[in-house]
Amino acid sequence: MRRVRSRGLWVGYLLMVGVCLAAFGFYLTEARRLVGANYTAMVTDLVRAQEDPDRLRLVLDSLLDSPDRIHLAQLNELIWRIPLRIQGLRNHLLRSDLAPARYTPYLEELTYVESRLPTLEQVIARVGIDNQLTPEEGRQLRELGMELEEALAWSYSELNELLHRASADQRRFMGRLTLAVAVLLLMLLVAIGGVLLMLHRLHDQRETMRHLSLTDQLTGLNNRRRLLQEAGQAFVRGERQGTPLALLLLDLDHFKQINDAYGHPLGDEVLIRFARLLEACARRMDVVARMGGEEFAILMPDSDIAAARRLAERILHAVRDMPLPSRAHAAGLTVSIGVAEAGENGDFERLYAQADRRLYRAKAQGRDRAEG
Ligand SMILES: Nc1nc2c(ncn2[C@@H]2O[C@H](COP(=O)(O)OP(=O)(O)OP(=O)(O)O)[C@@H](O)[C@H]2O)c(=O)[nH]1
Repeated sequence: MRRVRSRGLWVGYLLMVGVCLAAFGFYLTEARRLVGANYTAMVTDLVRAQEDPDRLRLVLDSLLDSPDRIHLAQLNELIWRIPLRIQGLRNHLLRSDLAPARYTPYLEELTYVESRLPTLEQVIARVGIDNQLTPEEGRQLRELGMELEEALAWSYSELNELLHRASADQRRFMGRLTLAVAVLLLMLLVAIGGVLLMLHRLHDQRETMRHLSLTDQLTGLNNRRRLLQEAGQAFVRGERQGTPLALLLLDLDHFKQINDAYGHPLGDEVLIRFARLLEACARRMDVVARMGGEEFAILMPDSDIAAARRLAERILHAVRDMPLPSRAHAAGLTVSIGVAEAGENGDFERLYAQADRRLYRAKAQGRDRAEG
């Protein structure tokens, strides 16, 4: 259950990494789109407008050469178009995030151009009456044309420069912002990953502690506490399902002599071998435990006394044939066993006491036997 929860945490974390990456991808795309969009329209209009001063000079030159209807019409069209372009640029600039101080001088110059256009209009209106240019009108047209062309060319070129600089600043800023967002995101993911890793380690440590607290250190078998836990659950299951439950209590015979004759470490080795033998003889569903010293127990769920006796007999034979560590080769090892089955409405204490009494009887009757 806990493993599932821990796996769920990791799956959740990976999902979050995915969501963060998707969000970051979306942010990058949007940032690129917005950075480009803000100035692109303005630059496009400005590039178009920059054609106007050249066109004005060309048309005026042609008009001064031959003041015919075509050139007059071209000039009229320019006089109509130039204010529209200026107004368009003015709107763009006022809506932009540029500081007004940066573009105001150029806008003022363009406003001046707008204010001079009616004068130009009046002069060509006079010319249009008879398609004739007096020397005075010619001089006026030339001077006014040059003045407007220079003012337009200068303003547009300075604005163009300004937009390029602003666009470059914006790109640099977005670059830094993107880097900051990426670093923050990474830090967030690393921090969350670290916390998850810590939780995972804590969980593992708790599992290890729990395992150790329920395990006999020498043999690796379940300890008394674990057997009691398992017995409690087995009684509940047995009662619910109406199945029998048996217990074997096993005590090595004259184990003290082995310790005394060959030393405590060899005695430990014998205990470990005996533990492995019990595990080999019992079923997977049986709970094999070391109760302490040289006393062991096997809890047999779903088993009656006959099955427990059969297991006890198998163990008696196996122990007699169990090879002992080389120095104790000559010594024989036997075990006494008390066998009991839980009665109706019984509890583990009663079952244990009965098995213990029978173990005592087996000892009293000469050892190397099972009673029950
Ligand atoms: N090597 C080793 N010996 C242990 C351990 N725990 C208990 N013993 C020894 O087990 C022996 C038990 O001795 P007794 O209670 O007299 O029992 P016994 O000699 O087996 O005699 P019976 O049970 O009457 O057949 C003692 O010598 C304990 O020191 C252990 O973890 N390792």
